[in-house]
Amino acid sequence: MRSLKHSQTQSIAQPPCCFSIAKMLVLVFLIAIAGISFQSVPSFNHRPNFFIRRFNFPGIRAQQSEAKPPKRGEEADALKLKEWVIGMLQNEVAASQGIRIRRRQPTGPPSHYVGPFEIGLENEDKTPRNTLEEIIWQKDVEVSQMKEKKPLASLEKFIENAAPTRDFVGALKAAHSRTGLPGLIAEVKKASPTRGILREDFDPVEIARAYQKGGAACLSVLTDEKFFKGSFENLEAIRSAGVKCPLLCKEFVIDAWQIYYARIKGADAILLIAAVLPDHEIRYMVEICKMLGLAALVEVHDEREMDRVLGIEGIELIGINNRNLKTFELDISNTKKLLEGERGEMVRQKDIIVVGESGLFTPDHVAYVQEAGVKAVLVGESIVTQRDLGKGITRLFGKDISL
Ligand SMILES: O=C(O)c1ccccc1NCC(=O)[C@H](O)[C@H](O)COP(=O)(O)O
Repeated sequence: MRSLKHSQTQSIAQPPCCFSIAKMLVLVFLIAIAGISFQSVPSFNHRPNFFIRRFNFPGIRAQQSEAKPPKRGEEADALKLKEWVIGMLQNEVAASQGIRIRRRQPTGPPSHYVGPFEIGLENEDKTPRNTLEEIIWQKDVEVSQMKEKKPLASLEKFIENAAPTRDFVGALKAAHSRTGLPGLIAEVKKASPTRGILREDFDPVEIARAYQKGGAACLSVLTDEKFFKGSFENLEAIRSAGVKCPLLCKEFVIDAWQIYYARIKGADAILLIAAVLPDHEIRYMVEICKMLGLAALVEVHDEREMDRVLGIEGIELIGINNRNLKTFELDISNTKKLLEGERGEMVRQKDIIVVGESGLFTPDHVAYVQEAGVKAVLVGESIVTQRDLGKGITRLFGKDISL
């Protein structure tokens, strides 16, 4: 019995063209027997090993099956198989773009009977590699539950009646011209996985009002509950309270459904993370944002993500995150590094607004990222932890920006 050892690390580094011939042949075989219909299967991203019993294929674990193929649940089995094949293809595409975050936690080994063959999936690496991957796996579970409760079709009537969105990019540009400083996106952030609770007396509406009064151009509202203690209720409450600043829904988007939901809950902009989403999904989601009147803040962490995003048409806002996704260390020189040379030139040519994100605590930090080329900053911890939020903003910029 031989098993196909499919190392995550190796395959992540390989482009799709490096699929071994054996794997490709098996994939073609599986696609044929599963009768793939790409449109009918939801997005699914995991990278299991696989085995086929009663089928001797080089590099694949093969075994004579004693049991008779069950008749019950064949459709469900076929669907799982289709999902897996699609997930594998999606992973290959994502891996070819350097994306290491797997979209979904690998699950148990479903088996599938096709005629005399028993085909099973076998997963090895079920532990998240880092906090972002853990967040994404959790999000995958949450989103599928929410989609079941509120299918996309049921959101459409709310979208038709939703109030118009406010101009997020325009507000940042206006603040920049008014103050000569980067426009502030102030984050309504109760907690984070790295720092725990940041503010005990957390009243999202009061915080939002204080930020607006203190001169924030826009607000960022964390909606993730498990890791950031945020919520869509916070977003909705801030919007309903008459706060004028345009609102960024700070979510971990893995499914277009979340964009529709954010729009209904009062968002004017939404975050798309390039470390999670391959190019085609960013393109698709940016189009959906445009259709819904939302701005898309596309976040990058390194040169590769920056190059990918600069290659996508129609992007108006790029966020450079100074937080290392693996170590969570903050290094504001990341913003400078990603805006040097040709990249900075492209940003200027395309008239993209760059937002410096994370780890900004002092006027020197703000001046440093402004010098690097940002026209906006996204700040959470350094202001949300201050007792007087307005003074916190003044301290961050070294002057009162509300005037
Ligand atoms: O804030 C975190 O610890 C964090 C951990 C894992 C993924 C994302 C995380 N933060 C999201 C953000 O982008 C920040 O909340 C935002 O940039 C503000 O950062 P800061 O000013 O450092 O609070």
